[in-house]
Amino acid sequence: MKLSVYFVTPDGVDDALVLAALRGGASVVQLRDKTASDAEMLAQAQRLLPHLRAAGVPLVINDRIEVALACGAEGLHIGQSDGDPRQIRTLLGDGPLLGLSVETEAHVAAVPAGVDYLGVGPVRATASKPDHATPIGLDGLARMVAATRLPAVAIGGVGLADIPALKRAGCAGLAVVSAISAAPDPEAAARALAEAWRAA
Ligand SMILES: Cc1ncc(COP(=O)(O)OP(=O)(O)O)c(N)n1
Ligand SMILES: Cc1nc(C(=O)O)sc1CCOP(=O)(O)O
Ligand SMILES: [Mg+2]
Repeated sequence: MKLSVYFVTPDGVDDALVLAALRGGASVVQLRDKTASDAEMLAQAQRLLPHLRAAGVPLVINDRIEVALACGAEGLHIGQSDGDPRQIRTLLGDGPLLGLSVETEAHVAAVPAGVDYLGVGPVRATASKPDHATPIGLDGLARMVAATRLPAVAIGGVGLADIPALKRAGCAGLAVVSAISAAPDPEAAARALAEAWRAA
């Protein structure tokens, strides 16, 4: 999976925003909407999947294994409070990717087999996740990425200007909500991230 520009949707996301990110070159889309019902998220995933598949971009579902299984998503992303990754891997089966959030070096050391990639953060405080953990900064990020063999994406208050530092830290990509969703032109913002990642 190409994790370079990993778009995590904001609450209340509409299809047009995801399609704009896709046109711009997002390499992964995570459907994360804490306000949607399971049925609403499933319907949205089913509408988006043909577009994402045509572009070769995997769809990851945030938190909700039933939705991920029902729509046949390429992946599920869970956090430290979302259950035991080993049990979730068993329920998910071998096919879909499983992403896990890590917020401390102890979390990295405890990642079990069956996890495919890590979301490492928050790098900085962010309004996109009001209940975020203590920010780790770029130094903490680099230490955590160095401590794992799994591909890792940086998340939390990261954007275009961070790309050279994230690459130096060994990240496989950056995961963003607001750098795309709050941009005046989300497609252009996604394109700028994708181009900067390639160039760095
Ligand atoms: C790529 C990526 N990394 C981290 C997170 C955060 O997941 P989690 O800790 O489960 O928090 P919520 O997203 O559920 O609020 C993520 N979603 N994606
Ligand atoms: C969904 C999420 N998870 C985080 C974590 O640290 O685990 S931070 C975050 C939100 C990231 O939004 P933005 O790119 O707007 O800062
Ligand atoms: Mg979660």
